[in-house]
Amino acid sequence: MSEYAATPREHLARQLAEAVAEALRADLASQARALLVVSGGSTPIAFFAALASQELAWDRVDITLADERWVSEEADDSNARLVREHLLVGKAQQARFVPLTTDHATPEQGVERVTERLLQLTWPASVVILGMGGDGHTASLFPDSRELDLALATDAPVVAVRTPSQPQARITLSAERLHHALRHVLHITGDDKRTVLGRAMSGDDVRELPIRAFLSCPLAIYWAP
Ligand SMILES: O=C(O)[C@H](O)[C@@H](O)[C@H](O)[C@H](O)COP(=O)(O)O
Repeated sequence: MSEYAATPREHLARQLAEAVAEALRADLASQARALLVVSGGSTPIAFFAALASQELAWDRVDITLADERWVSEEADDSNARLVREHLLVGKAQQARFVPLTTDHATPEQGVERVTERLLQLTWPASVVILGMGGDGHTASLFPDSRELDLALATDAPVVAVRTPSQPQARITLSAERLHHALRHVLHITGDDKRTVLGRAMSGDDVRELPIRAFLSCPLAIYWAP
């Protein structure tokens, strides 16, 4: 498809990919390795494809997730699977992916192993890319997560979360760990999310709309209709 035929969402994905690649290149000029934290869901797919074709020293890039469902990597709703299929392709195949799941039966049992993995990475991350749901959640910081207060307050890197509105148990980077980055991006599309973001910006209660925990990171907002 020519550049002029691309949709606003495709343009947005390409612009975000260029900005993230530039950030990684800049950090790799002075660091041995650089860390990229991405979100799952449907929004990032076009961005992953655009980023995968960027020229950079991918063999010095680590990629992990903001959060994950506690499912096998083969499951349709696995964020790891999404990353492997859409981002770890082409030039980006050489990046090292660090998943947030283990063979343990529950995320509570897996937290320690995942913590060890994450602490070996290069912090602060170069870029943390957040998504957002219609309920104002980001990563797996949902308004109805039982562990929301813990995930907002702890200095542990990851938290196992149980969320009545969600079918699966999850594991999420804590707010503190998600803050531990040189750059933060919110990547969202559609009028509904723009409305939610507007609400988030006009109030302070983080438990009501957890995205509020990141509004002053500063946060670069990539939005398209
Ligand atoms: O689903 C996930 O893995 C993430 O936990 C979640 O925070 C996501 O970024 C938002 O739910 C937006 O998802 P969509 O892009 O599918 O709207």
